[in-house]
Amino acid sequence: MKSEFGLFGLGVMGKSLSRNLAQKGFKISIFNREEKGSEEDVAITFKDAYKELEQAQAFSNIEAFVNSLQTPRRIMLMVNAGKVTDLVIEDLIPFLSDGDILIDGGNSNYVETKERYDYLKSKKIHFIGVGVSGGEEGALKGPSIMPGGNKETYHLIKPYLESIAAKDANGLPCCTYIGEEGSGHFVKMVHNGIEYVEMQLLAEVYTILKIMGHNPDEIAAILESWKAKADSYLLGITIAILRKKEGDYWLVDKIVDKAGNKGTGNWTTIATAQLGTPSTLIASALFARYTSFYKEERLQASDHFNIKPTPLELELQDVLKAYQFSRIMNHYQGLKLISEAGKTYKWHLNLSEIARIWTNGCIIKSDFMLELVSVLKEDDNILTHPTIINQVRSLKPSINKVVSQCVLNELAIPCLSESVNFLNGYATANSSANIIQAQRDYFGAHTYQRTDDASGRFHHSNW
Ligand SMILES: O=C(O)[C@H](O)[C@@H](O)[C@H](O)[C@H](O)COP(=O)(O)O
Repeated sequence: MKSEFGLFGLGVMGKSLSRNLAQKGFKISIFNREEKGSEEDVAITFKDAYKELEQAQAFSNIEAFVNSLQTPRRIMLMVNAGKVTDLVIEDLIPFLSDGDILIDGGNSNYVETKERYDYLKSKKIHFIGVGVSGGEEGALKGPSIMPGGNKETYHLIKPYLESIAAKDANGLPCCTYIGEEGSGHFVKMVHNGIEYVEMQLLAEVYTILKIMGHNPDEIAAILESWKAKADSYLLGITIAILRKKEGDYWLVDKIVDKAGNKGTGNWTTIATAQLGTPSTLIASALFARYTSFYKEERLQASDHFNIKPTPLELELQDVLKAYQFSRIMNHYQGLKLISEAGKTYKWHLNLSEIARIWTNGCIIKSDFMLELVSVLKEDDNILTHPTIINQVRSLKPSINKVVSQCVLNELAIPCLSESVNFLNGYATANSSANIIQAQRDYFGAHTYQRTDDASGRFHHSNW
């Protein structure tokens, strides 16, 4: 019997999604290339390792894999983003028929997704770019899924994606049609941008609590006590990470402080600059990773500039409130970027629905996200919502205290400090941008608008 769904690429996510699909009772075919120099057939070995894959068909030959599928074929690619995705598509095309559907579930760049969509359309092949979040465990037990592309095509794959997806508090799938073109991958990219900041904020909190004299176990206990006010998946894993020991040592103290990245934070920063939206926290989190990579230079600079952070006098409550404040600014900036992209690319995005599918299965799932689902029903801009405004007002004194104390004690807290800088600027009615306009007009005759000219006409002065 022909399979109804094909999974191409049995890496970490591909394996978990295959098992998830099979556990939901779907008849699937799985494919993986043979590894050079290895006799082992990866797909067959994997199939034989799991009971739920008994009915699955396993292949290392592309033609046989494609022919094992019902038409129109539904093939989900779980391969590395970029060139590999294009090479795989070229390998598949000769065996595909008009109306077949290729689904890219990798962390692909949304611009490339649009290009692949148009290219395959010219070959009568449908293409859907799907953001999948949740890591290895999420993909197996239920990820958050962000599909973008043609809506009619989405309906041909909806039953598969919605049944493997995580379920929200009302039992609804954390999978929803995002919009046209690369909108699904764009929303996943920004999900990762928000993820970068959430991770950086927890790293900065760890730094502060460490300088306050707490060891990893004590920091874990403090974060545990924050669950009542600020629970999230990332808070939970950070607690587990801090408690992980190797013999008498905490594993975290053995990990080299050089943060890697695979590109989505970089793309988000490029997109936010191109779309003219100030996602300053995402940029700060990305650049904090880049700075961490200069380990040798940092060791030198620490001597040259004698940056020796000193113990901090802070209330734990203030550190918690500072963390909560920055998380609000992080989510505001990420959602603002998505809202602006939706307008610019005419994707008609539903931000409340996007927050809903981020309430479970994904890396940034949190209690705050649950709150945002209803807040975003009223306005795309969460900083205009009375509940959020009151929260920000009550948390602000703490972030002011924490950031100023940290700066005075020479602690690097790029995201905590940027979050208060951002709101101070965002909430300043009369900013200093008039100076920028004057300087631009002085050296480049770039003109400026005047407060005493309601027409909004641009003026130039002979300085
Ligand atoms: O939502 C997810 O499941 C993760 O975000 C996933 O996509 C992946 O782990 C990131 O791409 C890691 O990104 P970096 O390697 O850039 O940290």
